[in-house]
Amino acid sequence: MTMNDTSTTPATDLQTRSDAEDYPIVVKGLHNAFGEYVIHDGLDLKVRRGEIIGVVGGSGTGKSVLMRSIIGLQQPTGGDITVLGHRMGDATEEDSVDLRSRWGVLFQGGALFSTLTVGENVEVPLKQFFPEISDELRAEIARFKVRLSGLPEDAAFKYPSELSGGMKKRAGLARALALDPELLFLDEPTAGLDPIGAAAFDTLTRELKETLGLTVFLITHDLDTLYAICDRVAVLADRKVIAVGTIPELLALDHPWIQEYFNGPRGRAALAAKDDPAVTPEHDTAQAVDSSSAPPPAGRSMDSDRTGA
Ligand SMILES: Nc1ncnc2c1ncn2[C@@H]1O[C@H](COP(=O)(O)OP(=O)(O)OP(=O)(O)O)[C@@H](O)[C@H]1O
Repeated sequence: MTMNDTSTTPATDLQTRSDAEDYPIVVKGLHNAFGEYVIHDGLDLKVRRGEIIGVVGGSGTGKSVLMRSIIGLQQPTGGDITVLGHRMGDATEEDSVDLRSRWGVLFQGGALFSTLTVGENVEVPLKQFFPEISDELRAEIARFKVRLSGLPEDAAFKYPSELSGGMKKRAGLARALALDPELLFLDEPTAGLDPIGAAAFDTLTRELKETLGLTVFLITHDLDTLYAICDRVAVLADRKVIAVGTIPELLALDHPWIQEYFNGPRGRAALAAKDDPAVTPEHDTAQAVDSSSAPPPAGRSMDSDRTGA
């Protein structure tokens, strides 16, 4: 914005713009219900630009419904959601297209098209939002995103059925990064990964956030992920975000679910692992995702469900 713009812009607009700059996601008074079943009631959350915010809560507390509401896949029954300065309810078709090109989403399970190669999967959003790009350039961008996600370049020519679970997650991540998004939504990205693959994925997420300047909204049950890479954690319970802060800030709260979650045996193990210098994750490699025969990083449990709750 130029100085001239500033001098002629009403104060309220400036406030909104500054909020959008500092908080790319603002949720106020969110209400979601399926029939009589109320999932959210007066839920508030502000996500800071450039942070990785972990979203936790017991099963069925509405973490995925919250994410779906933010990205416009779920029509809330009440409240306001503002993403990158656009109020979701008021967004025009043009705004929606603009917004969808500024975020990337990794759904649980990767949600890849099984009949397309990994490279072709990554090309889908490029084709949709930038049809003017030549076939050659589009394929080159897709191969770059595949490598950026820690996969070997030849993975671009493979079908999802030829990939391990960890590689599928990375392929989904490559597609989420296709449009150079500002916001990245990750729904349980380490669920189902072996401990080494999960640690490598955490490291990759942190590195991408830092190098690409992403803001990351990360739903997880994985306590190791929370300790390793999240700047703040939002806790969903009682149909609201009951607390948001760093883990030490949350630990200071006297809420039974928070205490049980972070101070239970798994929470203490994750904390011990974080404080152990031997545990710092190795630089991530595609191979590490599949190294199921190697021992897990210290502190990473071998439990198959990796659920911290
Ligand atoms: N389209 C829908 N129709 C009816 N109920 C739904 C719908 N989507 C979600 N729900 C219900 O809303 C509740 C919250 O679901 P959601 O998937 O957001 O939970 P979650 O916190 O992400 O759970 P988990 O940790 O188990 O993945 C659940 O009880 C779910 O059954």
